[in-house]
Amino acid sequence: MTSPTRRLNDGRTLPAIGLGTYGLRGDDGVAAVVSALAAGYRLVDTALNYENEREVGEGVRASPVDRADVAVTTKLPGRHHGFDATLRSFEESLANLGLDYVDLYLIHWPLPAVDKYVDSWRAMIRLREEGVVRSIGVSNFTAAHLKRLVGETGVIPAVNQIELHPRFAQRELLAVHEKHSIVTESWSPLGSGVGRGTLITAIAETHAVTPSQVVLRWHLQLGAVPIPKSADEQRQRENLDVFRFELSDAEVEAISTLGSGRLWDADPETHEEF
Ligand SMILES: NC(=O)C1=CN([C@@H]2O[C@H](COP(=O)(O)OP(=O)(O)OC[C@H]3O[C@@H](n4cnc5c(N)ncnc54)[C@H](OP(=O)(O)O)[C@@H]3O)[C@@H](O)[C@H]2O)C=CC1
Ligand SMILES: O=C(O)C(=O)[C@@H](O)[C@H](O)C(=O)CO
Repeated sequence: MTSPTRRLNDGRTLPAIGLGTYGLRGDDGVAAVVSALAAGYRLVDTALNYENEREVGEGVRASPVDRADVAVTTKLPGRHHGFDATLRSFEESLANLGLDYVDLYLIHWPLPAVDKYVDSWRAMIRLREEGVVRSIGVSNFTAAHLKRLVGETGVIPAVNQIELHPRFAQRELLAVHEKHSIVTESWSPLGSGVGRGTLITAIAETHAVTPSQVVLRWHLQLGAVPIPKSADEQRQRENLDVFRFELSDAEVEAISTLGSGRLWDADPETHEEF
């Protein structure tokens, strides 16, 4: 099956689930993108810093799926913040991908200490106006960073890609996203094996699905777009097969209150990404 879509605040749409690609490199990386598209994924997430844009672009071009039907996302790295540097970085990403446009371009981290994310955002608005980027968004932005972007440019990001998994449910930020019609994308959606805990295993047994499927279904019912990474064709298919069962409100709530915090302490206020 092909994944359903969510509506963005810029009038475009985004598939409801995507393939994360961090660590997918070389021929195996290309093959993983091709197998995901064959399975029905229509959203692929990369970044200049993953050093696999070439593999992602090659996978998209090698797949029999029409390029126009695939939402390719990439991200601006910290060392390229600033107006002109962002425009140059985008050219580099486009050349790596071997594509003539990108569907979604994100600022990877806000880097508040560098204080150039508003300049980068203005460059991204320019790229969208030029048509080489279809939708623009951010990643790892807090409510305060979002407020500043909108206050200074009047342009609301279509997406904020954030750490979101059962250990870190981010309720306050999700409420801010809802208020501004910003679609939440969830990174590390499987929460590093959190699905193997007792509660989620029990819920999985109730629905005759796997713990990973329960966790991904939880994201969907929160209104978020999870981007699970898998190099394995079978697990890619498993992760996409989450549209034929529904969690109860009580199950969603129980998973949301598991808690315990961030996976690797990457606080957007202080995280220094190069
Ligand atoms: N914006 C940002 O700052 C960040 C963005 N990201 C993005 O989010 C994506 C996803 O996050 P990531 O950190 O990769 O973590 P995920 O939550 O996607 O987990 C990936 C791990 O889970 C395994 N896995 C996948 N599916 C299953 C399954 N059904 N059952 C058991 N194990 C499974 C994978 O192994 P295997 O491959 O062997 O299946 C891999 O080890 C990244 O790839 C990247 O695109 C990630 C971190 C930060
Ligand atoms: O997006 C990812 O997968 C990351 O790990 C990023 O957080 C990024 O590559 C980074 O911050 C490295 O320090």
